Amino acid sequence: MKVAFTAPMKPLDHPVPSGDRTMGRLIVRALELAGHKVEVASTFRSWRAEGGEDVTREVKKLALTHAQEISEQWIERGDVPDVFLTYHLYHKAPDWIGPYLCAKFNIPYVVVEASRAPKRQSGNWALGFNAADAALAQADQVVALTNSDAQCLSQVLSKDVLTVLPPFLEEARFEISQSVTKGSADGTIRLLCAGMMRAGDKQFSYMVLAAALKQIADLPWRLTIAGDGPARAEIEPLFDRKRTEFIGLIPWQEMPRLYRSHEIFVWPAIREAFGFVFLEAQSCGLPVVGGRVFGVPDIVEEGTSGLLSDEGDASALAQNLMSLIKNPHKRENMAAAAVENIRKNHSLEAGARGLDKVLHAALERHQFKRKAHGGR
Ligand SMILES: CC(=O)N[C@H]1[C@@H](OP(=O)(O)OP(=O)(O)OC[C@H]2O[C@@H](n3ccc(=O)[nH]c3=O)[C@H](O)[C@@H]2O)O[C@H](CO)[C@@H](O)[C@@H]1O
Ligand SMILES: O=P([O-])([O-])O[C@@H]1[C@@H](O)[C@H](O)[C@@H](O)[C@H](O)[C@@H]1O
Repeated sequence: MKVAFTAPMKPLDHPVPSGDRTMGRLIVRALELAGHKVEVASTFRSWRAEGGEDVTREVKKLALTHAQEISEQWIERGDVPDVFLTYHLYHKAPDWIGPYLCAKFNIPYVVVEASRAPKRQSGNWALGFNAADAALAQADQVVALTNSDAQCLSQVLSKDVLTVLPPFLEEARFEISQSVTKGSADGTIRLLCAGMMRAGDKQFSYMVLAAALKQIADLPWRLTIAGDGPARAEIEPLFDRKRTEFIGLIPWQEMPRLYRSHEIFVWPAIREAFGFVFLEAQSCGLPVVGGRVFGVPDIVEEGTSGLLSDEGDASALAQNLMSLIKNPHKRENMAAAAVENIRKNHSLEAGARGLDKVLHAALERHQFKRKAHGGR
């Protein structure tokens, strides 16, 4: 099929790395692997940090003007895609372009990764929330990447429209390797964490991590922190500089090498949707220590490929780190299980199969709806 694609939260060519940029790119790769032809129909970004009626109305106006331009291009070239797919839809990043074009050209509409927080129904995000809901109502298929998202979405979507598809990655890029957990010559365990230094949830994760590490100061660890951002000046002083290395923003292509040169990946995951870094770390053969938050338990096999603790509980995070730092066998077993988890449950091939099914289901449902409305 010819698939028109857009990612209103963040276009795929955005310069700052993020989990949604990574996931968006992988969705395109998976669709191509399944034999579909993907065209980025729009790089329009509807995401705004702050809501409010005026802001949302303005974004909607810009989005619809842009949608009309795309429509004219499609008419002029005489070629209309078979399906429109929007990646990552929620109140801060609603989609007006997909729904407009799908209605105008009578093509199926698919949404991958939608989240829905009913508490945003009123207040500053109300217009964005309603626009996201309207898009969901029009969608022929919606994919949730986590069970937690699916649960919220099931309040407004029927079973035949909603699919849970575990997030996936391209193992070839991350070069699955079993040969980690060797430790450094002096027995120091190398911990890695990777998170952009944004104020809010990311900064809270850094605060919890720093508090946990203070509780295990007597153990032989060193920490590497990858990531950068506006909150760096507040984050750096939280950590013991003598045993922490801030390596700044690492280009995404270099992340595999970084994961593979460490023994344990740690991230408290405050309010993470699922944390793409947990997938990447596991695929590189690292056991992970993290927070039991939203979709994280979907992608980390708790007790098998990693250890999870309650959100924000620094002492429990410290205990989990301690048990892995002290126990090389446990690290080794979990490292092997991590690789296996990704191979079995989160491969690009599995993503390609899942998305292919979803596209066909969308087409079928759309045709059924057309017939039901007397069309052909
Ligand atoms: C707070 C929150 O809800 N975050 C979500 C957000 O991603 P968010 O960008 O916040 O976080 P993620 O951990 O998912 O992804 C970070 C990405 O940035 C890359 N990186 C990081 C540091 C660096 O120096 N260089 C670099 O390339 C990592 O390799 C990874 O690919 O959307 C993702 C997809 O829905 C979810 O998994 C996250 O849970
Ligand atoms: O926009 P924001 O408030 O920082 O947080 C967002 C969550 O509200 C949303 O549910 C999730 O899907 C996004 O990836 C992002 O994490």
